[in-house]
Amino acid sequence: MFSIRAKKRRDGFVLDVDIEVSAPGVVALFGRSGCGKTTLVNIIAGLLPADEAHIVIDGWALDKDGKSLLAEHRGIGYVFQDARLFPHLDVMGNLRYGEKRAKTRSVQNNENLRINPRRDAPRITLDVVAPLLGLEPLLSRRVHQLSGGERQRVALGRALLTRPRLLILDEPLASLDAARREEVLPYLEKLRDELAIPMIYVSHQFEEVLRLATHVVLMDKGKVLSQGSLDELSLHPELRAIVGPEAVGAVVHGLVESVDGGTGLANIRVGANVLRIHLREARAGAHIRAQLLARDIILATTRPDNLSVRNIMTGTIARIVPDDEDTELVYVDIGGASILSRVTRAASVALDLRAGLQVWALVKSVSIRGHAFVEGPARQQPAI
Ligand SMILES: Nc1ncnc2c1ncn2[C@@H]1O[C@H](COP(=O)(O)OP(=O)(O)OP(=O)(O)O)[C@@H](O)[C@H]1O
Repeated sequence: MFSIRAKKRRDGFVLDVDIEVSAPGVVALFGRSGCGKTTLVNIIAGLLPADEAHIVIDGWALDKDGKSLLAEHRGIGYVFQDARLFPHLDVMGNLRYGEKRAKTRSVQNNENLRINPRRDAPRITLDVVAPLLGLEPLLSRRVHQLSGGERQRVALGRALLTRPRLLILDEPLASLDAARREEVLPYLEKLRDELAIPMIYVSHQFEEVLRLATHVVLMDKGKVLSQGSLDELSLHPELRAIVGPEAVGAVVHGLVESVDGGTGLANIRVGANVLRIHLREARAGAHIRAQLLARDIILATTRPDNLSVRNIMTGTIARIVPDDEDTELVYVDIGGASILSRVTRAASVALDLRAGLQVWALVKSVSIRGHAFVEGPARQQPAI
């Protein structure tokens, strides 16, 4: 899908990255403040010259004969923290600006831009983008009459209408409060699931990465620490130092097998086990992603009975690593997926936990609520 090699020296800071992403979707650039995320996306967008760079998006190189393309010829849409809308135009005017840019570029490049890797993805026009982002009621509003979340949705729409090969979102929710972030996130999920435009999403909020990413690039001090699927990266030992011990937990993917009409619990196959979760939007056949926080997973060495907990998974301990002074992180293979449990060292010794031991991993449905999300077109319209 795309490959990015870039080097840049800025005062005491050195960016040196090599990123390869072969599948379409959302690539999250994740890392602490100051690790170089914005420097990197500015280089990709052509807003900052690199010392060395070779970037290829969907077979299209952003340099030719040793010269890098100007930002306006790159076919990259950019959404910043602040929406940067044109205040003298209404919402429709801002969106039309995006459309005009797409046409100019198409003529300049003398080509009919092919942007959607998925055959069934719709052509990006105002008629598609306005309902997708819930912009129809806002079209005649002026910029000062919009909330922060609405502004970001308009900025997204404008960027999409330039029909980019790649959409860069640099902390697009950072200036919003929690309620507004919740309002915009479902729209970003819809973009990922319905338009299939490659996106680079910069964030230092793991919750956003959990909701949106298909591929994660973990950055530290200008370097790529690790890159891979969200599931793989959720198990990375370095993540703890970035997200904090309470947010450590494996991300798993699952398939909704059925929803119990009586209890409202969805039965979700994850590896060799079935999780039961209350998930309002779940329909049979839908795919979900969920984070199982390490602090919420209880381990037992015999099959427990007569418990209120709805989820009892069987698995085998893969390895145990020290966590903090008194705790350990236990990696459990549950057949096709891995989960993490944080246990006290005292419990680990008492239960004689060790690699290869069969265990039962318990988690309450209510602990997963709020950490599980439906993926794909099966999701309902966001409620606004
Ligand atoms: N204009 C500049 N001149 C010199 N150094 C800069 C400049 N802008 C940023 N830097 C430095 O480059 C490094 C990377 O900054 P960058 O903004 O890319 O990080 P970031 O991961 O995006 O951080 P944040 O999440 O806070 O936005 C930092 O050490 C920063 O101080």
